[in-house]
Amino acid sequence: MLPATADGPVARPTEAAVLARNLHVRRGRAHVLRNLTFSIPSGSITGLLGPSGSGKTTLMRVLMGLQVFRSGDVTVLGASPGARVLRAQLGYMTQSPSVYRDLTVRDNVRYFATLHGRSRAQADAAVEAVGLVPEAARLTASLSGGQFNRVSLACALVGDPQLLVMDEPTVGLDPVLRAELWDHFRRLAQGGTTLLVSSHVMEEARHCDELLLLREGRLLAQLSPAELAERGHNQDLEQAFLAMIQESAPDEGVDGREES
Ligand SMILES: Nc1ncnc2c1ncn2[C@@H]1O[C@H](COP(=O)(O)OP(=O)(O)OP(=O)(O)O)[C@@H](O)[C@H]1O
Repeated sequence: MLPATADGPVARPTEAAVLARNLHVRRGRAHVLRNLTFSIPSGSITGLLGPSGSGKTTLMRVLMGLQVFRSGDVTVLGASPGARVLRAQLGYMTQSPSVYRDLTVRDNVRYFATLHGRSRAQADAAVEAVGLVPEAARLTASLSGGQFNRVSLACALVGDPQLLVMDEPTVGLDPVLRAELWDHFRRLAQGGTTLLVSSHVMEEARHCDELLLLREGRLLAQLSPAELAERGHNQDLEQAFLAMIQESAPDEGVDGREES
């Protein structure tokens, strides 16, 4: 089945940007990710969805080389997470924006553009993509929370990375801006960028080609939005996800894999 998108079905890309096999992560005494096996197709939008605390940020940190994993194999753009060769190829938008509060919006994005060897014009295009042209000359410290997050997003976009990992990029945004950003993400994917986007808003799943559904550190399923609607017997993806959770055995993923 082809993945459904807002623009209609697209061909499922064959090449994998990320491959994980039996990935297991402990933080302290807790098993935070439990034997995850999945792949993320190149040039696609993959949604990482699950309740708060299900392990989304931890998984993103593994891919970025920021989180040690206990066992398993992970390949990111053909290299090991954290490999030097990946630095220029990855973009990461974290939940806590790491931008300079004492710089203007424009200067923040231009600074990150310089780090990645991009032009001022590309920096200005990133500011425009996140809808911050009216605020471009303002000090970042004076922005609202949602605007602040968008500066961070522009800084992640401006490097034009091959793999863009974003932790809840649309949180706190109004519906119009959210829709514009998803259009932008779609254009990036059409241009060959691979996007991994976390959210706990199931409605956002519709914009993705593939979904990784996490629950309590387990991969409940990897499937398209259409397949989620079918398996959860509901066009409302939130309800479909809930139905899948209820159908799965308590304390065990649908795939039945147990921790090592
Ligand atoms: N430093 C830590 N030490 C021990 N456990 C941790 C640590 N950081 C996170 N955890 C636990 O790991 C689990 C997964 O956390 P993670 O932040 O990856 O979830 P999440 O799905 O991104 O949540 P949210 O949607 O709320 O951001 C949670 O149970 C959390 O309490």
